[in-house]
Amino acid sequence: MSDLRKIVKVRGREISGDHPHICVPLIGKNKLEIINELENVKQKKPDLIEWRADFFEDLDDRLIVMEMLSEIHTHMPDTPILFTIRSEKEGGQPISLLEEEKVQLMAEVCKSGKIDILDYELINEKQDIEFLREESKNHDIRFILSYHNFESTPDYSVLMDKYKEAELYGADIAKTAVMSQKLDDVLLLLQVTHDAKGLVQLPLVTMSMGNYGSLTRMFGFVFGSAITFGIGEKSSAPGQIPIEDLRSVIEIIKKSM
Ligand SMILES: O=C1C[C@@](O)(C(=O)O)C[C@@H](O)[C@@H]1O
Repeated sequence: MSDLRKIVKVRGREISGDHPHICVPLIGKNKLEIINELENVKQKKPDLIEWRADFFEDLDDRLIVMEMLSEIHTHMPDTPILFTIRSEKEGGQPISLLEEEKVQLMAEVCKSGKIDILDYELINEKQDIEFLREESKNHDIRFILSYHNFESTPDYSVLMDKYKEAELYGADIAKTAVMSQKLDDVLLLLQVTHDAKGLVQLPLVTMSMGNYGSLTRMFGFVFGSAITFGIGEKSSAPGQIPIEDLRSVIEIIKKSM
């Protein structure tokens, strides 16, 4: 099957399975904890950092959020920032903001120019997805539409439909993170990732969570997953492995292929 995927760049670097980006999440609940994480993480030189802002206790204070983003940028000026407020429904932390306040905050974060990529979930309201797609585009921010399932791996067609839906919304990247209960789940995730190359045009980020799923974090790029999440300081999902290990495995695989 021929590869249809479009080229998407973040700060001039192509997001594709040929050069998988290693992304490290920051999950501190306040400024001090995040700065501690940053101090450790920056020595490990990830390709991307994800601020999982749903963990942040001052998420309802726009000014403090903006200050925190500037702080992250100051600590790691050369590393692109992915901004995520993961919803509780999809495995995130409980937050005090209503959905409309959260969407407004995300739009302001786009306007601030302090992030490079925004993540929002496909389960959200169509009008919110379309609004954030527009806002991110207007400010040259890449837009990820994502789907998470912390219980199981859904059927092949459910996963493939997520990528197609993200494409219809005009996302830049589609992402699915699903739990593996058995090795067959890993095979299914890799198969759908591989096949999607010929059916959707946008780059994919796919992973299985859990112990078996950690395999996909190491070699999912061979099948077309463009970003893999690893531990810099603390893990944000089951089955993530330390960035040092991820980097070594990826290098070995790339050398041997
Ligand atoms: O969506 C993802 C992927 C993830 O859930 C994982 O399984 O590595 C980790 C999250 O921090 C991130 O937002």
